[in-house]
Amino acid sequence: MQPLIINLTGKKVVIAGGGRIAARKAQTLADQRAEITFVAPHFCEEILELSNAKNFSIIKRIAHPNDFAGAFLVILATNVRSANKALANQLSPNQLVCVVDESDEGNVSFPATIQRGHLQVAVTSNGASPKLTRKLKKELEKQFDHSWGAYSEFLLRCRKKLKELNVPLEERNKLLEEILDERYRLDKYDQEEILERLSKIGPFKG
Ligand SMILES: C[C@@]1(CC(=O)O)C2=NC(=C\c3[nH]c(c(CCC(=O)O)c3CC(=O)O)Cc3[nH]c(c(CC(=O)O)c3CCC(=O)O)/C=C3\N/C(=C\2)[C@@H](CCC(=O)O)[C@]3(C)CC(=O)O)/[C@H]1CCC(=O)O
Ligand SMILES: NC(=O)c1ccc[n+]([C@@H]2O[C@H](COP(=O)([O-])OP(=O)(O)OC[C@H]3O[C@@H](n4cnc5c(N)ncnc54)[C@H](O)[C@@H]3O)[C@@H](O)[C@H]2O)c1
Repeated sequence: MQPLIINLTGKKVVIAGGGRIAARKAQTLADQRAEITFVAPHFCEEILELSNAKNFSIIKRIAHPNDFAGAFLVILATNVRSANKALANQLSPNQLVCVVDESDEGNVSFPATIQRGHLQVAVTSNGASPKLTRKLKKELEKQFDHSWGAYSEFLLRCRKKLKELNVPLEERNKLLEEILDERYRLDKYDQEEILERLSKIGPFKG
């Protein structure tokens, strides 16, 4: 399995199912600003609220293969094993498909993730033990406290500035290496000192 980081902004996502698991996946995708359609005979309160707030579409009946035409990502989250299986079989081989009760029938699955600014850490056991994944996520939440958010912002600013100034590669790499020292994460005055140093460098030609 190959992890990929994927931008779902504005992408069409169709979810079969309207229960707890559909709601959890939708919540993750809503944060990514995907455009979601739900198809199910019954929807839980969380999905109704989310759809209301985000203007998502709701189709109140069992899912048909045609419902997924043109979807970039399909999530099969009904509680009927045979329905998920039959729908998965009829999708295009070029669609991204998550089958929540049998991941081998699809081609993507959701990792547990923590986000600290630009830094994102994702964990998966590829279906071997979602409980282990959750446990590791909790440990990572403690390991990566919120200082990493501002730090990732600082790292991006430095990298952008060095690119803008066209600083020669060797020098650029030296500085990018230097700011990986813990003190730049822990001390904002040390960060400011570096940014000040960068503001004094003139653009390099060539
Ligand atoms: C990480 C997370 C992300 C998310 O869902 O967004 C996620 N599962 C989470 C929680 C969770 N999952 C389960 C429980 C109940 C307790 C238990 O049994 O352990 C809980 C806890 C809860 O629900 O609270 C049971 C479960 N999960 C799957 C099956 C079906 C099967 O066995 O294949 C069954 C058995 C169903 C049954 O028969 O009852 C399948 C999948 N679940 C995945 C992801 C993918 C592989 C992840 C991996 O292995 O790393 C995969 C393959 C497909 C997918 O869904 O993408 C999220 C943590 C969110 C967080 O804490 O941030
Ligand atoms: N991937 C995971 O993380 C994970 C975790 C726990 C459970 N599960 C599995 O996910 C599945 C869904 O769990 P849940 O808790 O959301 O169930 P749920 O009972 O809360 O919801 C099931 C939904 O499926 C809908 N549905 C049933 N048949 C349908 C059809 N033919 N077309 C469209 N919609 C249909 C129902 O109306 C309902 O909205 C279960 O099979 C469960 O074992 C997955």
